Amino acid sequence: MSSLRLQPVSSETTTDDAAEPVSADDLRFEKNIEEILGLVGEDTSREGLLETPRRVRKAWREWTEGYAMEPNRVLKSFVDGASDRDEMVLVRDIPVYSHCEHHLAPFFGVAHVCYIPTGRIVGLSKLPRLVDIFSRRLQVQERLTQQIAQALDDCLSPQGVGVIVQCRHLCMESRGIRSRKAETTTAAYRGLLKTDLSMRAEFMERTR
Ligand SMILES: Nc1nc2c(ncn2[C@@H]2O[C@H](COP(=O)(O)OP(=O)(O)OP(=O)(O)O)[C@@H](O)[C@H]2O)c(=O)[nH]1
Ligand SMILES: [Zn+2]
Repeated sequence: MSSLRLQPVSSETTTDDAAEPVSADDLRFEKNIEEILGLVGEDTSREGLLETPRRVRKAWREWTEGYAMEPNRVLKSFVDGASDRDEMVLVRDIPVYSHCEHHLAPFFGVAHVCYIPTGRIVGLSKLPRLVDIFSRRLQVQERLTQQIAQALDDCLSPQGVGVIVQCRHLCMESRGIRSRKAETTTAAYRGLLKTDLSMRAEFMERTR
């Protein structure tokens, strides 16, 4: 398989020391990490680095597991007659951990996600799950923000959706421009949150 994306464990697997199934792609991934370690000037036989390719492979599996997740399988909605008013449901300060697609550097912060139901609501935990699905991929913050809003709009057909994401990008802080602690804010709106400025103001007020 030539795709660089870590594949789910395939049938052609062997087993490593920790009795964990390891596919041919896993081994290829680890070999590449070992090569990078050598290229940055490290001694790859150094004891502290022996397990590093395996650890990095497992870490990247977690950091990219969003590719295998479907928003509409997570966002199971249910009818709630009382939720038909113009009441905003808001979950704020949802942790975001993602990686920028330009440098593979972490960016992290919070997301505030709100929607105005049209009779159907979702379990509150599904909103952080939705954020996770799109964060655990290679991203730019703008697309992450839009994808969260669009998925909520598609799955729930609510009266409105608002998403604000605030993140620090390590590619901007630890290298390049070295802009320490610069924070980037992005927003995406659908329905009433786009057209009704008082509704949007309420959302922004409640995320402050
Ligand atoms: N719009 C956007 N840009 C991002 C994001 N994450 C990283 N970047 C930017 O991606 C850009 C890549 O620019 P390039 O000029 O191709 O790469 P570079 O030479 O490494 O850029 P510098 O970081 O300026 O050194 C940089 O300006 C980063 O700040 C993001 O989420 N959204
Ligand atoms: Zn970057």
